[in-house]
Amino acid sequence: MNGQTLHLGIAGLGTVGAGVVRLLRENAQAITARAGRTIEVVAVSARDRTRDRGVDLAGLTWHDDPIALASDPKVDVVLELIGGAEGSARTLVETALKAGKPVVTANKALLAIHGAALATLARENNTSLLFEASVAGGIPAIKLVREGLAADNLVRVGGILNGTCNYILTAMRESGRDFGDILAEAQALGYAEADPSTDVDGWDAAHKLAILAGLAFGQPVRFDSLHVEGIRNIAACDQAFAREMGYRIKLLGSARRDEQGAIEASMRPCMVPQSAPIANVDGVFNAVLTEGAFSGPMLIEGRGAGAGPTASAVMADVIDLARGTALPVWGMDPRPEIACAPRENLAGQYYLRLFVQDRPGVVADITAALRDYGVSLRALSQHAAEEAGKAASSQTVVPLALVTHETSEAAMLSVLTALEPLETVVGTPLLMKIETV
Ligand SMILES: NC(=O)C1=CN([C@@H]2O[C@H](COP(=O)(O)OP(=O)(O)OC[C@H]3O[C@@H](n4cnc5c(N)ncnc54)[C@H](O)[C@@H]3O)[C@@H](O)[C@H]2O)C=CC1
Ligand SMILES: N[C@@H](CC=O)C(=O)O
Ligand code: NA
Repeated sequence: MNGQTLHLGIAGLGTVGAGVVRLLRENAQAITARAGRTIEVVAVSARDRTRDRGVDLAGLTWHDDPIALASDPKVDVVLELIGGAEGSARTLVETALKAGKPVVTANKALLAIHGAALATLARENNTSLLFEASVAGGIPAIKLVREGLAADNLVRVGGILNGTCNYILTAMRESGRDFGDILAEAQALGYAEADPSTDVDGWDAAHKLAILAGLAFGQPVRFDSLHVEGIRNIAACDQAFAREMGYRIKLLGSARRDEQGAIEASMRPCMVPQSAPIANVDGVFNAVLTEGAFSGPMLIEGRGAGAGPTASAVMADVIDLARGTALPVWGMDPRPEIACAPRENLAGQYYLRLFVQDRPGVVADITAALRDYGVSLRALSQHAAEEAGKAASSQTVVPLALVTHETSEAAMLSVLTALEPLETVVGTPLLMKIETV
């Protein structure tokens, strides 16, 4: 391929696909200079041929079936920008790799769930699978872990990995607005997944964490063994409690490896101290954190979603291919998948918010449950009914939040079970880990 023009076939012309076409045209000179050769789109595939995407597709071959890109002799590299762990996206990537064609994708769901098998396929067919855009949009997160920290012994990787959730949590905190309105805004800005529950229920960020952990620890982690929680249960009162207690709420991923090689990994809303650098990563921005035995702690921040940042990451991979760079998919030869340790093994300080009936004895019942499981209380706060948006009455329900000293997650789960039968505790409790980051 070297010296000659590199020809791209793009499947998916949504936010990211159209963004790639635009970036390649607007920044062609710099890209050619860095790639050492011209890069051109020659073929595309999407669902709707007539849709105006704000980019001129004249002269490009249109394939109704994206899989045809894998066998189109004009296409040197396939860009899979459709999305989804199954269906056309998966079939296209597998078909292209089997045909020995390099693939660049932004598809974190595909990589997190089928990454181990795809790596084997790429190796067997002596070709490349690159996915910088799949984690943290424009931040070079994959390159950081796979190449920049290749000589280190990483013990932790994680961060804020979903732009939509961070945008929603930031806007809720700043404006007190409702979740639903803000989600619609994030969708209009092109941040959200086709099915936004993938974002708000934590799955998208968990896919990214699994990819980072696989690269960091040299071994794909079994996706279904991660502990995953989304942000749907975060209420306005949690933002108020967090402010009052000196914290901010972030959907935070953390994967840690201990000396025996066991991996703990979770993606969940957490409380972080207001003064921590990661607490101030707001809006669509993501932050990737690493901790290495040699490099120490590191945090890099940037836009985690949207057309420009994601297209920039896709094209960085294409430039690597144009230069002839070849790397194993997971940074080293494939090793078997590993399951994460159960969440009960985690430990730390916890925030627990309950909605309780405002009557004598409620706090005693709750502290009894904490005592029974050896959990020590650090702080407790109850907000008045007015703040909870409820009129005072004999059945008034108020939010009550407590923060514990260091304890085990197993103990906190037992406390939740003990609180379940209490008729004074209403609705679903919210348990968040406090991360010092
Ligand atoms: N939007 C963002 O900020 C980011 C998105 N990604 C990932 O990039 C990929 C694409 O995302 P978006 O551009 O946001 O999605 P989108 O929904 O805007 O675009 C998807 C495109 O795929 C096409 N498509 C769907 N099914 C198809 C099929 N069977 N055959 C041919 N084309 C088909 C649609 O017509 C559309 O053009 C996904 O894997 C997503 O997770 C990654 C990082 C950031
Ligand atoms: N929906 C994702 C898009 C980027 O990966 C997000 O909001 O982060
Ligand atoms: Na990236």
